[in-house]
Amino acid sequence: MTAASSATVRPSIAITCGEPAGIGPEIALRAAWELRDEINCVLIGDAPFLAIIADQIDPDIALAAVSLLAVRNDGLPNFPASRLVVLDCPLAEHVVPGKLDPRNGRSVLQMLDMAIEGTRAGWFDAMVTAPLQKSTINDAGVPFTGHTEYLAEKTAAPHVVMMLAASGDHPLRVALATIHLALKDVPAAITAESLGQTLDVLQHDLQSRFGLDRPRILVAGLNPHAGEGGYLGREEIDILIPALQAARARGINVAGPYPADTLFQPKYLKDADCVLAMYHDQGLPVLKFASFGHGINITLGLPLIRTSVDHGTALDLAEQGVGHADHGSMVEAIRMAAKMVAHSTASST
Ligand SMILES: NC(=O)c1ccc[n+]([C@@H]2O[C@H](COP(=O)([O-])OP(=O)(O)OC[C@H]3O[C@@H](n4cnc5c(N)ncnc54)[C@H](O)[C@@H]3O)[C@@H](O)[C@H]2O)c1
Ligand SMILES: N[C@H](C(=O)O)[C@H](O)COP(=O)(O)O
Repeated sequence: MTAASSATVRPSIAITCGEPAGIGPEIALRAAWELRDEINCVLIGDAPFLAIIADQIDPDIALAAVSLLAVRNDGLPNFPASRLVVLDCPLAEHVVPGKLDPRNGRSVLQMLDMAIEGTRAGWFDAMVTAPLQKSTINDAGVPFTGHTEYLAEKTAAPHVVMMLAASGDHPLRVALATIHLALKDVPAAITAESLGQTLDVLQHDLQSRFGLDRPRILVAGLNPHAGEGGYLGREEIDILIPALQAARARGINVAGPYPADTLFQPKYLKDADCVLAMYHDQGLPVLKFASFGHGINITLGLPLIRTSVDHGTALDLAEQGVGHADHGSMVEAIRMAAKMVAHSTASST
């Protein structure tokens, strides 16, 4: 039984606070406090540090710290909405806002491990992540490219897809065929097999997590003008078109490949549920231009629900103290996770 289905109560959602020197702790606290009457946000981070930030934001914010051991033994405590639960994940070192310290890098990963454990164990219905600094995790000695890849590895998910979405009733959604990959490695990573898996995951999760009956997916080409008939690259002819034909034969409602530069216009988007871009900086700038500060990053293909913000650690803002960061994307990410919980519960009953 999931946390939310145990009673008609607020869903419980784990929020990892991310890089402590960035804006993650502030936006997590602000969003959790704002949504407290509808969602039980359990913050995962260093409890004494979060208490200091909470006090700077609003002295009325009341926190209740619990240890991982206590939750493992007794489950999540049942506090009223007027108190935010903090699952304590101690940092190794004192935090200076805006200044990265690799000695805290492993604690940031422990936050993720706690959220994964708790979501899989049913303490939480979903997990939402505040931004972390990928370079600091690497500087801490752990090879790391992103939450998406880390979650895939930790949950043994065979194929995951990064999708960013704007908010709203008919939101722009952009998924990626490759994720955090150096541009020079992108063409070789796009194979008929990987594209087929990406389309299968998209179709499956747009149905089961978003309640879309027959999602329509538009696919961007890799090369300028989708290869210009082979004169500007052959990947469309050799890989994309056959992969799309095979996906159609499996019942997926997919069209393309379209030239990426002209695909993002209302004429095409009005009937689409998702655009599949070939690489990170083909798709994400469009989404972030349309909705930066209110977009949501969603990992598809996982055995759990995970959403995140559309921005990074904003060290420049954290350095100035609390009160400069917009927590709108965090609010949307938490709301989206709650909606996905509701859709998933409905589609499994
Ligand atoms: N979900 C995540 O964990 C996530 C997402 C994106 C980037 N990152 C990481 O964040 C680090 C910094 O990345 P970056 O500098 O490219 O991007 P960034 O999003 O941190 O900052 C880009 C610009 O946007 C502004 N900005 C970002 N968030 C804001 C907010 N909530 N309110 C107001 N302004 C905001 C910043 O001040 C900065 O000017 C990198 O290590 C990157 O990998 C993490
Ligand atoms: N690619 C994301 C973005 O630009 O918003 C970001 O790096 C976060 O990725 P993860 O969720 O995998 O950490």
